[in-house]
Amino acid sequence: MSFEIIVPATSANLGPGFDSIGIAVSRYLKVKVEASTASWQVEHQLGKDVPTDERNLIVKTALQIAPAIQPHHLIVDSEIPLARGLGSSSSAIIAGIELADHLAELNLSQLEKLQLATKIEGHPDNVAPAILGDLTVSTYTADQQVFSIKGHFPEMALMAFVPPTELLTTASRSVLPAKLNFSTAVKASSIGNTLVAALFAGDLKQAGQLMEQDQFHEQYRAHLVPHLAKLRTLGHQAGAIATYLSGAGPTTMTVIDLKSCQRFADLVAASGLSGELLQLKVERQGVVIR
Ligand SMILES: Nc1ncnc2c1ncn2[C@@H]1O[C@H](COP(=O)(O)OP(=O)(O)O)[C@@H](O)[C@H]1O
Ligand SMILES: N[C@@H](CCOP(=O)(O)O)C(=O)O
Repeated sequence: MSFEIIVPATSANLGPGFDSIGIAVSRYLKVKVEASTASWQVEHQLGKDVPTDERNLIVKTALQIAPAIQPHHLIVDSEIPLARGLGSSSSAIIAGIELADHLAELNLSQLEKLQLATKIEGHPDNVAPAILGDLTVSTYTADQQVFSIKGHFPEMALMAFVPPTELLTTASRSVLPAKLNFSTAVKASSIGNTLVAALFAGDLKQAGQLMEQDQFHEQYRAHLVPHLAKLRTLGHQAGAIATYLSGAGPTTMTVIDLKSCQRFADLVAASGLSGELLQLKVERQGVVIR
């Protein structure tokens, strides 16, 4: 019996929520699980660098969890651009966990899936909203336990500016400092804490101001994503509540009222920046199986 796994894209950090806050957004990875075969076959349009056999991240993840599952023919249809900061690897990992769960009849709970996914991805900010949907605030403790709380992100448009070039998360993490001094860490975490409080209180005005005051990562990545400062200025001109670096970049996310989207799009078009502007919304639901 064939089935389909549908996983949303995700946008992590929201500024100061580094490795912790994330939202699910309206782009999807769809994996159709067809007949069993002699060896794994993954049909996709993602380019020659993405394997079509058991080395594919979806299959590799599934085999890590359930090594004895029978190979199948998978048809992958992805709307999530690779290595752009919209959580493509997390979506592939979640698809792999669902694949293992169904083929091996593991009956994993959401918390067990989140635990496995975080261990594989290394941080929970993308995998949590990909599983739970909407807004999530999570942490991965030193003893490898995940805690995650789901909230409601306000009904705003999300304008993702996706540059044409890839930026691997590993490359974008390699420019981050190994340590922060105590007073910077205190300031940075107080900004993140207050952002979470503002989001859960539905105070968009304060949330927007705090989203633009990250002190954990954006300044260290600025040279990799020079368009961020420009898009933030254009966002202010269009009346956006905030623009932040989506995940590890290079995509930037502008949180804006629906009625101001066209003005923002016109400003971006006139700016000469090269990239695609996607109008997204928050996806309230996490991964689904059909
Ligand atoms: N659908 C997929 N199937 C297989 N591998 C994938 C898929 N999506 C992403 N990947 C792998 O994840 C890599 C991108 O991961 P990463 O650098 O973390 O960027 P992103 O911000 O998109 O998650 C791709 O280069 C590819 O190796
Ligand atoms: N917190 C991580 C998030 C990476 O997200 P991705 O969508 O770029 O994979 C980071 O900022 O490195």
